[in-house]
Amino acid sequence: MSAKSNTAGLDVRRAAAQRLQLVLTGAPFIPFGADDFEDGRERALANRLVTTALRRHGQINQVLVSVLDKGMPKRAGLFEPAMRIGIAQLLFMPEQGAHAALHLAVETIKRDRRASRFAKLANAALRSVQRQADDWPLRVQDLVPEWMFKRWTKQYGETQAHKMAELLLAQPPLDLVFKSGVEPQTGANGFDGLAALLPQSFRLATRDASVADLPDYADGQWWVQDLSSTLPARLAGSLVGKKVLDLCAAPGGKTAQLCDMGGLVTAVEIEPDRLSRLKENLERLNFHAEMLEADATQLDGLDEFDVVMLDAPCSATGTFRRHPEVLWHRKESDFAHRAALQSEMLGSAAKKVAKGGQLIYCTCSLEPEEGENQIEQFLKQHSEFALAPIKSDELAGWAGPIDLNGYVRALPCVELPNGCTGGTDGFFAARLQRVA
Ligand SMILES: C[S@@+](CC[C@H](N)C(=O)[O-])C[C@H]1O[C@@H](n2cnc3c(N)ncnc32)[C@H](O)[C@@H]1O
Repeated sequence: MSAKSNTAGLDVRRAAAQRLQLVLTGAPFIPFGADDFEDGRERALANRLVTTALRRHGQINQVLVSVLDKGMPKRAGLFEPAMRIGIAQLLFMPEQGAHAALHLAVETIKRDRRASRFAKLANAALRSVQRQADDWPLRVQDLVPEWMFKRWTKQYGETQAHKMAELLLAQPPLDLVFKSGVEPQTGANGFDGLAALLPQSFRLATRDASVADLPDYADGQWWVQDLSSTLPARLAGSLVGKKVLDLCAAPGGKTAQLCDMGGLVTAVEIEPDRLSRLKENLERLNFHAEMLEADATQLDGLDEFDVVMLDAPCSATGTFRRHPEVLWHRKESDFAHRAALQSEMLGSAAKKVAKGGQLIYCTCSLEPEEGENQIEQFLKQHSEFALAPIKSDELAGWAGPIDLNGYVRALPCVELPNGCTGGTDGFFAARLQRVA
């Protein structure tokens, strides 16, 4: 970090407050890397401070309301993020020590030009939090915005809504997909604590090492992909020798699966930077696909395909375990807007499916507007397509994420194969067949 301060731990708190500030203004959280902190322990602490503040964002809101009588001061620079980091430590990271948490939060505020005039207020408010540290009524439903918790309850029932919110309390595990025919190495130089989820999908018990330091990374034997995100490609069946169109492809988890399954893949992505990442990822894995920088709503020049996969851009509310900020960045009115684009993309994708071929539509969203409603509307307008319901034997007998209509509706709290814990991303997928 630039301009090191001489107070132990202050640089880490200031950097964490600055990063959290960006997230509070609408940016996604980008974890600190080696460029930010050379020291691995400092880096890990800075990331933990921000992620704890984000996971507990809703509960911290309640605490802030209670200790700031006049509300959050306006135009106060790092005041709000430093307070959030301070409260996160006082209530949820007690091992950091209450005195240090309080002192470093107030110091961060004192050293920020806009925030400094509120240092006394911060001190008094944080002391109040500390005094009542064991008495805050921390409710699980407060982890999620009220409107969203109501939505989850309406859609999936209160028990499921609670279970989903609870997943915010822990760091999500890391899932890996191994190339077909590759057995993960365990033992001295291999993986430690790898649990089997579904064929080729495994869950790492701990994620202390960075991804690139895990065994066989450079050899391209596996890639990172959350379990539920692997489900859509599994629905395509055998792809050997088949032409596959992968729309909205970067960073390429599904592209990798489709290549691994033997498909002749054309991958389409609109964002040049993301397309470059897709290329790098496939190169590391030694997979080959034709890659096009193009808009999935403008596919006129392309032929028809046996399988078209549309992993449409969406609200990503299903990824809240890994990206808690999505819960706070979304508004209920966002869903209709995104649904209109998804519907346009579905129409465009449908034109590229050969007769008898499959269209697989998926989103990492928990919202019916981006899932079930989308498919119902599509089928009303496209009599040349029929729903091809998904069966549990296609997912190695795992029935948990399949609903009564034959859609994949994976809830983050779904019971996982082999008793694994840690949840999964929320995902929706439907398989449609072109029948005329
Ligand atoms: C949900 S992500 C896809 C994840 C990817 N399929 C995977 O498995 O790794 C959605 C992607 O769609 C891309 N995208 C958004 N609008 C697009 C469009 N009109 N045409 C093509 N790609 C688009 C985004 O840049 C983003 O990379």
